[in-house]
Amino acid sequence: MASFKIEGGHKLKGEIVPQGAKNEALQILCAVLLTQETVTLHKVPEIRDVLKLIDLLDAMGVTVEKVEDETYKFTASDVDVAFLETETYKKKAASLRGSIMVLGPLLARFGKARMPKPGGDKIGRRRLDTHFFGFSKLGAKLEFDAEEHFYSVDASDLRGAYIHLDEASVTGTANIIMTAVLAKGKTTIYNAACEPYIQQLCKMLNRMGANIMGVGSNLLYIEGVRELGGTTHTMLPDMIEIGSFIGMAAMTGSELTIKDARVDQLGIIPETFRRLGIKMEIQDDDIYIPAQEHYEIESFIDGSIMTVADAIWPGFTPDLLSIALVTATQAKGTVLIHQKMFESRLFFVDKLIDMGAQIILCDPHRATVIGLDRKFPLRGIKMTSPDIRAGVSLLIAAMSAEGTSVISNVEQIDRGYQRIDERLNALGAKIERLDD
Ligand SMILES: CC(=O)N[C@H]1[C@@H](OP(=O)(O)OP(=O)(O)OC[C@H]2O[C@@H](n3ccc(=O)[nH]c3=O)[C@H](O)[C@@H]2O)O[C@H](CO)[C@@H](O)[C@@H]1O
Ligand SMILES: C=C(OP(=O)(O)O)C(=O)O
Repeated sequence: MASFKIEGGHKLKGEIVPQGAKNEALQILCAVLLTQETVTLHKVPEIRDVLKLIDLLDAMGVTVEKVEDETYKFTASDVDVAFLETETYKKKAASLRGSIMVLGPLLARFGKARMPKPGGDKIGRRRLDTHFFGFSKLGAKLEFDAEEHFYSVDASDLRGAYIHLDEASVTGTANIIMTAVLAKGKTTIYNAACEPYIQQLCKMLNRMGANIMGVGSNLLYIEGVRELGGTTHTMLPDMIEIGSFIGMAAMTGSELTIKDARVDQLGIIPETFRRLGIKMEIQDDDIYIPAQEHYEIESFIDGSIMTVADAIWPGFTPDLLSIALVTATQAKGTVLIHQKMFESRLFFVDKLIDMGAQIILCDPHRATVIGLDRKFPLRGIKMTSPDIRAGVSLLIAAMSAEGTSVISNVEQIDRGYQRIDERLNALGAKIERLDD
């Protein structure tokens, strides 16, 4: 397990370019399986989860060509379906969550898909019912081996259907879309997830020859086609990384410009950080955050304590709640952080409390943060990164703290943030990577 040794108290200054979006790239990479023609992808983030998925595609027989940094070509003309039954496949597919989205394309193109229990963050229950509900509506049969935790889906004749999802699952929606584009006839998906990454997937599939209508809404109409062709696609900047940089700038009192942020695709993210008191200016497509000694959390109009809660898009993403929480620890005022989707994502606050933050964990879903308004700095400590976003929140806390901190298990952070230590050190941070 690698660690970061962080010397706190150094302000950052300069410009940072966000990486391509992790959760978009995971969908888009799976979609290359839908065609035998070449798909060229730009702004592929070279992070742990994405590299693992590329490795999985390669092992399945997809031809992978790295053209230059962050640009790859994929040709899935010779996929080895028998590989899905092997132990190597099980091991590789189980190592990340994004691999779940190979199911839809494999089912659509080869009538057969297999999946072990996927990896990803341990942040509470992460059921997959929505995915299989959609597949079965389209005519697939599911077999679940409970002992091996292995899912098998097979279909000889996929047909369009009306599908009303019980929850707007992001990866579930992506999987069902990727199956329906090659099913015969018309599919309607209601209560579909509709974040920009799903929109990007739909736009790419339409460029490949699919016929998806309603893109951007939670009601999608898909007219199945016989086959799809190649295309070129560029990932959006990672909105979770952008939110992380906004919180980091505020906590460390730094002046930071986040370049080419595609502000039009960030939804309610900038406004949510603004309500925590963080000043920012949109300059063309850059976000400029001035150095701020103090920032004050708003109250609701009636004077009651503000709540920041997650919700499906266009609400505030659950992946930024940990960042909002850590950012509030040095604000002036109080905020209730309400993590509605996941049960086990707030336990990391214990570490922030050890560092001197004032937080009351009300229950697994809710934490009240009483901002210190920089009257006392956090203190550096030793800690472990429990999940990707908690890991970055702890990194932000450590960068703002007095003294030195060590965060172990930074592989969690590397899952989703590209060379984060190097990029932040270039702006003035003092982060040393210790490999053991
Ligand atoms: C690889 C990938 O893209 N991962 C993202 C994806 O995971 P993933 O697609 O696995 O997450 P889902 O959207 O399926 O669900 C996330 C959680 O929210 C709950 N839920 C979901 C929808 C809903 O209407 N009501 C509800 O309660 C689910 O039960 C689950 O516990 O979306 C999550 C929610 O944005 C993000 O945290 C993950 O980073
Ligand atoms: C929860 C996340 O990722 P995953 O779904 O890959 O575990 C995340 O990106 O915050």
